[in-house]
Amino acid sequence: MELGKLIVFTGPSGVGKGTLLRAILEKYPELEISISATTRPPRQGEVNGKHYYFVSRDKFEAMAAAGELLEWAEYAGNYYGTPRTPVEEKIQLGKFVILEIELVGAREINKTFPNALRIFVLPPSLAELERRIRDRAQDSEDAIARRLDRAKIEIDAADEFDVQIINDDFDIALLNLEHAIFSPGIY
Ligand SMILES: Nc1ncnc2c1ncn2[C@@H]1O[C@H](COP(=O)(O)OP(=O)(O)OP(=O)(O)O)[C@@H](O)[C@H]1O
Ligand SMILES: Nc1nc2c(ncn2[C@@H]2O[C@H](COP(=O)(O)O)[C@@H](O)[C@H]2O)c(=O)[nH]1
Repeated sequence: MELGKLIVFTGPSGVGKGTLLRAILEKYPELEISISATTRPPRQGEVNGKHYYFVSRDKFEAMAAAGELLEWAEYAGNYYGTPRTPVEEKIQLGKFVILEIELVGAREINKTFPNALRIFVLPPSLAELERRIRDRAQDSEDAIARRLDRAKIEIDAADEFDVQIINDDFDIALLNLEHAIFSPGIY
């Protein structure tokens, strides 16, 4: 079915995935970022249908059971999943579609889209990752602890991905992301 390109964008919570994607979208507005469904409550400023589709657990489970999700996973106590139809339609139209998803979902996508470009974003250190999560001031102490535990497992899996980008200097990381998406041959 491949006409466009599916790009899986993974990395521990707080590493800067969302910030990098917002920046690359500004430069390349033709890129498509998939909007996930989640049972997590919205953070301050998050808008339903723009940042996520915020749904109940019952609704999420019904979507998964009906095969409406391309992949899904439980992460830090909430469900997250990629609505299937918009992604498949955009790929059919030749678009580049980016999924910002965690490790379990990324592995699931390997099975359905083996040709997807898989990018992993790394922090310069775990201490800096924790600083970024805390500075964001959006998560409870319990959520921060769960995210940091999960971060170690995810970082250990970075080599499974086609490209690894260290998000230390933001502009360099952005340049590397741009190269990975548009000049994949150089990696
Ligand atoms: N290169 C960088 N240097 C310093 N701070 C950064 C850098 N990149 C991003 N940040 C900051 O780190 C924080 C976390 O970034 P962001 O929310 O984009 O992470 P994320 O990976 O999308 O997290 P999540 O998966 O939890 O949504 C933000 O406050 C952001 O401004
Ligand atoms: N497997 C999936 N993971 C997803 C999806 N949408 C987001 N995510 C990942 O969840 C964590 C936590 O996100 P947060 O917004 O609560 O900080 C993060 O790693 C996201 O990349 C999805 O559809 N499927």
